[in-house]
Amino acid sequence: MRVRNWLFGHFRDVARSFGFEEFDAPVLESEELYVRKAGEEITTQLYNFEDKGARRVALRPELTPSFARLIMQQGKSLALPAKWFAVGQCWRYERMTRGRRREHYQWNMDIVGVEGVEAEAELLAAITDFFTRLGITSADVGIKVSSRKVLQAVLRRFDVPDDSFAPVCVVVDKIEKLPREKVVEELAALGVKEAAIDGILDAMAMRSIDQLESLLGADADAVSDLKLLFSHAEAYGYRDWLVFDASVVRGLSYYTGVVFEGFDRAGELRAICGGGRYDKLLGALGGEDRPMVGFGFGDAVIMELVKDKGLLPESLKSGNVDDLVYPMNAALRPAAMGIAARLRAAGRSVDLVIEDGKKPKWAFKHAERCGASRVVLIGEKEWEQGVVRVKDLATREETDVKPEDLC
Ligand SMILES: OCc1cccc(Br)n1
Repeated sequence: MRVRNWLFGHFRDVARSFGFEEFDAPVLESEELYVRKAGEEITTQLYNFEDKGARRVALRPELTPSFARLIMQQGKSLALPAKWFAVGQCWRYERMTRGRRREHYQWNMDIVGVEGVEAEAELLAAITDFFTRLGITSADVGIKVSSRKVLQAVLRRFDVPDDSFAPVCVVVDKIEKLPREKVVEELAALGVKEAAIDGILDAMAMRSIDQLESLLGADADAVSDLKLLFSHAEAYGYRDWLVFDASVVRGLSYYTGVVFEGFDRAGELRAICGGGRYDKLLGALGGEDRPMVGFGFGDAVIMELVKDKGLLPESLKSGNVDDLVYPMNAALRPAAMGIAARLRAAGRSVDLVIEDGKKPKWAFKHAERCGASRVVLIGEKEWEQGVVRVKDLATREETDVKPEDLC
């Protein structure tokens, strides 16, 4: 919990520094919120079941559909742009033999109502700020950026029907994970013709926006969007984190524009985070479309990176109590309770020793365990003189202090 609170504390500090409002949503939702036909892994692993009221329900595998549902419920009253964040537990049903977790926590930040890539630029700034707070640099981690409009333009060139777009994206997302022939096989199974498959794979191999421009032309949306986004990145100062990579399409079917994913440059870990623009999700859920952009940032891969790089603060090895209050005998316990109450009222975090028979040696050992900066000993002689003995654990200094001067 110390590690989780440290990590989530950074999630929340970044969200606050970007002026985002926190939301929450039920971990249990109607199954239909996640039923999508594009063959995404996240829907094939749905943790779903029938409840005692014969309702088809599911533990949420992601936060975005719940977010979209809440935005729809706000209707016209929602002031735009809306900038919301959440840190929520998400579930999937996996065979445990794969040794992967069935639950994780995910930080989400989403912006509703901004058509331009300025929304994506803000979210990428939040992600790079978060990494920086942890001590992770652009030498450790990069963010691959592209746009699904690249694939959309290529599919249109080869007359691939629009309703194949989402399933094709789900297959193309596996390009780095599957052998080429498997990707070709899955695209063919979607009815994509051989020439189109070659065109798709050639386009996905592009690694520069100049290449992209020569393929699609300077006035293509994908080109102008990405050029503007990279120039915004210069303005924020995080340009060196970004890498254009046309093969990035992300595995969620609802993305429609810019997409991005954080990766470790050593190439040892799965994607650290990911997100993108999804302008048609509200329509797909029965509402009125609004421009939306967001990302999800799970707590598992980032913790592998933090541990690999030794970035966990030493302070997490102990608790974060300020004072250990220790009566030297049971008769002095009421005095100790009064001292503890006074310190707590002043905002100090106090661990009061409430068991009899604890020796001073135990008290000092316990003080170290709970990270106390002071031990406040209530001794018979001192208490009769109206003082308590305070030991500063950093300087090892001991002083007698009147209760009213303790803080
Ligand atoms: O990243 C996909 C995902 C969804 C739910 C639970 C876990 Br663990 N992982």
